[in-house]
Amino acid sequence: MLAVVPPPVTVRVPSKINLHLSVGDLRSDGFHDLVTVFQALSLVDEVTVAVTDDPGVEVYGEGQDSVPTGANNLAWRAVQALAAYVGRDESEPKVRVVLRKGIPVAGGMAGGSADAAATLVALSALWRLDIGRDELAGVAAKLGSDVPFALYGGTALGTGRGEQLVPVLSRHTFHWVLAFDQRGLSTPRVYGELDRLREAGDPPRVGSHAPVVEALASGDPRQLALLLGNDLQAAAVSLRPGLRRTLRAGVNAGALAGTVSGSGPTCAFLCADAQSAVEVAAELAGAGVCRTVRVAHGPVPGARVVGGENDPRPAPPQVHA
Ligand SMILES: C[C@@](CO)(OP(=O)(O)O)[C@H](O)COP(=O)(O)OP(=O)(O)OC[C@H]1O[C@@H](n2ccc(N)nc2=O)[C@H](O)[C@@H]1O
Ligand SMILES: Nc1ncnc2c1ncn2[C@@H]1O[C@H](COP(=O)(O)OP(=O)(O)O)[C@@H](O)[C@H]1O
Repeated sequence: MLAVVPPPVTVRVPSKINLHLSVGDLRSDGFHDLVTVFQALSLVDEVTVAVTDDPGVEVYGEGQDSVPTGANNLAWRAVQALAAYVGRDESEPKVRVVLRKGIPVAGGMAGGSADAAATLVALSALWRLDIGRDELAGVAAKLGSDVPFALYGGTALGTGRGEQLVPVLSRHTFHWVLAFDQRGLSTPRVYGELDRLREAGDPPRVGSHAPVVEALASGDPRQLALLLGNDLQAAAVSLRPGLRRTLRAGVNAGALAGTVSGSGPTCAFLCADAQSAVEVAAELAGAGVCRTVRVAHGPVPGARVVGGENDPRPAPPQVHA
């Protein structure tokens, strides 16, 4: 009898920015307690998984040469983690993973985490697993602090390492311009730099997340713009002083406010509306302060099968200025 090979499955997965990121002290396990407000953006990666006799990972698109294709790739780690969780042979799962990247690598926008989350959703469909998103989130959290958020998307409050999530009401759509830097920044290095800055002095800390949550419910970008805050920004700027210029340039170009996204170095600029975002992007692209500029909006849903019942729409446009 012929074995039926299931067709490949493609999942689209959002990037994230941190609208608010409050970093606590270093814990004994090497992580920091966080209070963060994530928003998922329309800048996406796409991940395709297929049954194969030639297992492995292929990477195309943004930063493809700096993404590992071996066992260190977060998508491959997701394949192994899910195989182990459901009791399949994890030594050599017969799966090929193709990543089409739009999210900058080591950019503070959780691209690797997004690929891991997308792989979990895609494999669940490929292997026809009866496994819900909440159960997948348990597997996701072991792969990285930001992986569960990429499963759910939307806007959410993250606590613990960032993996404990509660949805946050966000009215309307917010419009963003993203400035990609020439090179990435290592997340552990940026956390380490913050610890060093805190040992040497007392860098300012962001306040409570509550006003951010209120501004999101109001849907008013001008209110939200006053409240963007990130404790890791000082550390990212300390390691990459040129980011100061980028942040200034975005506001000079007409953005309401700018912030470093997570551990950076990508800078995210909140704009008054979609038209303003296109104008800010065009001006920032000509300012010579970054490698590439993108326009995006949020919130958008988490990892979704392309063409599945939850994906009635085509891919969101990624406007390149
Ligand atoms: C800073 C943030 C903000 O959302 O995002 P990115 O800028 O990386 O996208 C996250 O906290 C990054 O999450 P993620 O990239 O998943 O980190 P993990 O793989 O879990 O951890 C990588 C390393 O970052 C540091 N880390 C991470 C999370 C946390 N709460 N405290 C930490 O100190 C630790 O040094 C850890 O070894
Ligand atoms: N699928 C993947 N996509 C991007 N980076 C990956 C992936 N798998 C492993 N990595 C490694 O993880 C590091 C962090 O990447 P990424 O998740 O893009 O950034 P950040 O943690 O700043 O959001 C990269 O430097 C890269 O070497």
